[in-house]
Amino acid sequence: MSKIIVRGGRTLQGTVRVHGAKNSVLPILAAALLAEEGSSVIHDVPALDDVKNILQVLAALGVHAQQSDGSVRLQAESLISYEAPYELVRKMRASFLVMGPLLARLGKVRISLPGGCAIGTRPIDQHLKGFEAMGAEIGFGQGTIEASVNGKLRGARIYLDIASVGATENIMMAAATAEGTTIIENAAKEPEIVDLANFLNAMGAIVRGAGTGVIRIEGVEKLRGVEHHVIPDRVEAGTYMIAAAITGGDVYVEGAIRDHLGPVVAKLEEMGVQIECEENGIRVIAKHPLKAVDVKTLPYPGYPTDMQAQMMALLLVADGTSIVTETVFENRFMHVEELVKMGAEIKVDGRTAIITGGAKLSGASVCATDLRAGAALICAALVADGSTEVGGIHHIERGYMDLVSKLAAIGADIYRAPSPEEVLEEAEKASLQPENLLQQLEQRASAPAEVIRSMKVQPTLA
Ligand SMILES: CC(=O)N[C@H]1[C@@H](OP(=O)(O)OP(=O)(O)OC[C@H]2O[C@@H](n3ccc(=O)[nH]c3=O)[C@H](O)[C@@H]2O)O[C@H](CO)[C@@H](O)[C@@H]1O
Ligand SMILES: C=C(OP(=O)(O)O)C(=O)O
Repeated sequence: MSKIIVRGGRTLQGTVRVHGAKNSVLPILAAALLAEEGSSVIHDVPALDDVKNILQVLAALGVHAQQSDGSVRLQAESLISYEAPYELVRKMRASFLVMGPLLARLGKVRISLPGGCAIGTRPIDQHLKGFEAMGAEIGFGQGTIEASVNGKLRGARIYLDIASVGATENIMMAAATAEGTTIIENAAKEPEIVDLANFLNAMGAIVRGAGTGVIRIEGVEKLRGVEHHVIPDRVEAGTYMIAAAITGGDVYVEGAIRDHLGPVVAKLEEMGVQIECEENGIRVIAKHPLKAVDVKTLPYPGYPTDMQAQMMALLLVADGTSIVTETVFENRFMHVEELVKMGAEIKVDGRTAIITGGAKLSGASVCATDLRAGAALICAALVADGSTEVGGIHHIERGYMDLVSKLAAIGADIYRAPSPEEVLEEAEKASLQPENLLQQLEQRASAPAEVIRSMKVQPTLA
């Protein structure tokens, strides 16, 4: 198993640059399915496993994609399938976002039920309610959903019981070329919704009100491919802000947008962290001790659930007791058990966690149970005594591009130790003996040899 190894105790200093937002690029790539003519060119596309995965889904549907240097050109003029393959959809929930565009383009779609994941059951009833209101007939097979519409989707007034990000996006995409007007009430207001609406509007759609609770979409005949730059990732930015604060560091997070990070900035300031917002980024300067604060996750513009685990890690070094309440997902405290292994004092009662700051953190062998849980473990490891080995890093690599090299560049003592399988695979690709590849990895400082060897690569190679 590959691992990230962190030796705690370094103060982070310098500049770290944020990539394009995972949660924007995934719906935008799905929306590229709607372009009946021309190519879409998407810029600032992060090299993430989730992006690779949605591009594979699009390829199976007949979209030609060419990637170069952080951009992707997509040609979706002739689709060849209405079926999103099970083995790809099951890997990533966001692949469900192709349902709206496929219904709009082909009037038909077959897709696996995305199922739950570590953070909660994550139903899709609000997506389906929207499609049904627009005239789609929905049937359930063995683990699959099949939907079709007689003719074109029709505009409708849709009230979401929950301001779901994914349902708002899926319905917006389906409505873009529907007959008549669609109104989404209690729509999600996240910046990623606005980014998607901007992309759709550039393609020729008429979407108004994105970023507010009511979105109005006038259906148009067809959409064309256009160029688009994805917004910076506010969760990645927030994670580096917390990494800086936890180490008592001074870090400029280039690309971070203050308006997208309001509640994170507010909570850091309440704790006593100095925040300087500049035109193209945010500087975080922290001097310990920090004050304990209470945090409650809410849909945007409330405090983001995707920043809850990292904030909990920061509260471990604050003076006093903090309370964190998770209201968006029912099971998003999986990181607690792992943080406790590192010496954290946290008690969970239902959707509330009580954190007693100031406990001494020590390096341990821990496992990322989901993406942001993994980020929280890395943050805690930065200040723990000794060495922490974080497993389950495929979760982290789903959402953080170059996390290890970015943190190393601002002073963290952090390495990615590849799994024996990865070493063998890479050696084969490069036509190298595994031993020589190990030497190269060491030279690249991706992991010191003792770390690689301690991971039992050696016996596998023998
Ligand atoms: C790819 C992407 O953008 N992922 C983000 C998106 O996920 P996602 O779009 O899946 O999250 P939603 O906003 O849909 O989910 C919010 C809540 O609504 C519930 N729900 C959702 C849909 C539905 O039909 N029925 C229902 O009950 C969910 O179980 C959850 O409790 O928003 C979440 C909430 O900010 C973030 O944590 C994820 O990082
Ligand atoms: C929960 C997240 O993502 P996803 O919806 O892709 O699982 C996240 O980004 O923290």
